[in-house]
Amino acid sequence: MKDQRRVAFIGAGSMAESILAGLLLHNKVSPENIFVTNRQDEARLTELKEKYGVQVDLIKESLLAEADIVILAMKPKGVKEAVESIRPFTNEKQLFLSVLAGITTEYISYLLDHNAPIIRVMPNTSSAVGSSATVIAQGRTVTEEHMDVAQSLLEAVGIVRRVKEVDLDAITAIAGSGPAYIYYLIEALQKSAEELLLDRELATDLILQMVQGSVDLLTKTGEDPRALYENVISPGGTTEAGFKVLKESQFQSIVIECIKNAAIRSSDISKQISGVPL
Ligand SMILES: NC(=O)C1=CN([C@@H]2O[C@H](COP(=O)(O)OP(=O)(O)OC[C@H]3O[C@@H](n4cnc5c(N)ncnc54)[C@H](OP(=O)(O)O)[C@@H]3O)[C@@H](O)[C@H]2O)C=CC1
Ligand SMILES: O=C(O)[C@@H]1CCC=N1
Repeated sequence: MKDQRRVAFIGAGSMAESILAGLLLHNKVSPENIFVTNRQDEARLTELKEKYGVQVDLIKESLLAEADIVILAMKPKGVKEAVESIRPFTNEKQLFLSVLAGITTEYISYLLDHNAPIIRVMPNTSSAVGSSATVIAQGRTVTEEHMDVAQSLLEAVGIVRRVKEVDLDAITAIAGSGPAYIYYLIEALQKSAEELLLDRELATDLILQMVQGSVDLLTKTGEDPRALYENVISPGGTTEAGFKVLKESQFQSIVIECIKNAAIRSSDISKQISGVPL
């Protein structure tokens, strides 16, 4: 069902675009009920207006006056300046969603200086095609009804799970940053195909279907990844030869380190910017 609430995006970057594109693609919110602002980049606002028919304005007052739901989508380091610039035009009836990595709901409450409900959200860029793996975590004054509103809205851009805010650093590392690591792996597969002199287009078709098919098999069988990779490895065969290299270079330990480092960064952002770790 279409949501009649008016949604204001504070920040007009890649994450704001991914979410608004998903909301429009799934007909969840009408373009006339989506408002977008940023700090200064008018050309970017015009681009979004032309591409999606959404309402844009550099002036925060009128934009905020219209909004039922406010989505904070600037970089974490810009949160203080951004919230201070909108604070006079906000009120406790508005529902705030923050997609900012590492920024706690407590800190946003402190910046707003009132008790509006704030839900911390961690989506990913697959929102643009309705395939995000999104989590939502309840801030201090958030009710079940607010969570239902957020869940229903965000389900237009993918699956939504409710979590505790304390788990956000880890989830950000896996589900928020994760797509970048998967694309990096896919790029490595493309480079291998190139070195083996395969046609790039053919290789890309096969790689994407291989990745998609692997996910499908995991999902449809409910099997453990280990059982499925063991099915692929024939003794003395090709996969085993490839696996030897992955094991020798401790591929899994590297991935675990990568995710832990991203999670540490999320927690460091909390400490550096808000000085209030959760
Ligand atoms: N990219 C991703 O995959 C994901 C990102 N996130 C989170 O989403 C947030 C945005 O990331 P992303 O979209 O990649 O960043 P971008 O740099 O692409 O966009 C940031 C936007 O914020 C705007 N902005 C900066 N300062 C202000 C301000 N004071 N008032 C209003 N708007 C402002 C910028 O406008 P201007 O250009 O005019 O300065 C720009 O439009 C981050 O906090 C990130 O942690 C969460 C999940 C995934
Ligand atoms: O890199 C970042 O900080 C953001 C948060 C998750 C994905 N991108």
